[in-house]
Amino acid sequence: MPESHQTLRDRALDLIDLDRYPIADLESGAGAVFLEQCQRHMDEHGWCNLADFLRTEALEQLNGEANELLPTAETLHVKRNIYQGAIDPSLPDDDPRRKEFVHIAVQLADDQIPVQSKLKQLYHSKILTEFVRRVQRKDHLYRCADEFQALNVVALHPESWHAWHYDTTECTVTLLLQAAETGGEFTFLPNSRTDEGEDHEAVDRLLAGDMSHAQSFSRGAGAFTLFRGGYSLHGVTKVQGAQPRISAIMTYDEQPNRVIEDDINIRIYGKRVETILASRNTAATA
Ligand SMILES: O=C(O)CCC(=O)C(=O)O
Ligand SMILES: [Fe+2]
Repeated sequence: MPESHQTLRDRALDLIDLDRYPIADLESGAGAVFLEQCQRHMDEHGWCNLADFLRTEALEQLNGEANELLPTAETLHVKRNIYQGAIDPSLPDDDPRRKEFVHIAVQLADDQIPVQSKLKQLYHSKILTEFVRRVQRKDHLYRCADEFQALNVVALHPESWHAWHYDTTECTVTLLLQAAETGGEFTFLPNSRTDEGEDHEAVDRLLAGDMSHAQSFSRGAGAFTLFRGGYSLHGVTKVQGAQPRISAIMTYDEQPNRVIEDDINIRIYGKRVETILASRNTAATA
């Protein structure tokens, strides 16, 4: 291969099990067949799960990075309703869809993950973004441009869950880096809302604790799961056992410069982000 190609090579490709998941060429041969399978699954079920997406050593490296960085992360007490704030004002006060849920997560925001990390190398891969775009059948799809939300690492310690919510960006990928010993199941209602409305019956059932109609499947470390997080109510059940469950959350949006409202970011990330934004606003008005 000429040297120019070597240097241009997308380094994330070294992390992915390309024999099993040939995402480097989606136009022909095995890649095209694979893409079609993913698209079909996404159309029929609203999600697409790729087990052992990373090569074994790569998964170890990424999980190693996450474990090294997590001691610098804050423990967030996130209190929010499922819409991350935006409640339909016509709902009665006691409606479950007004309810605020709290969960505790040790979480690294995008600005706390070094650019040179393999986690970011994977997320910043043009080829991977293109693969996600094609599976989600979008004309345009970009990595979220928000300085805090774009890529996150979320650790749920034993006894913690991740409260039910819709994401603020439409297309999300969750990559499990370290599975819980038991529990910690990613659970969701695929496409529970559209731009026109919401399946209130399904949503209320889940909010009342009935998971019998929700989607969940076994995911080992290395599982790469695509779904429409902005339109599919989701969360993670209580983690049990001795070790934390760690996942990388990669977010995408149809808008190239999508940033998230300050109040939503403050609600999620708390004081640290509030201070950053406040000092910036002070500097701007000084
Ligand atoms: O950890 C997961 O698998 C999902 C987390 C999630 O939904 C989020 O961070 O928005
Ligand atoms: Fe989410």
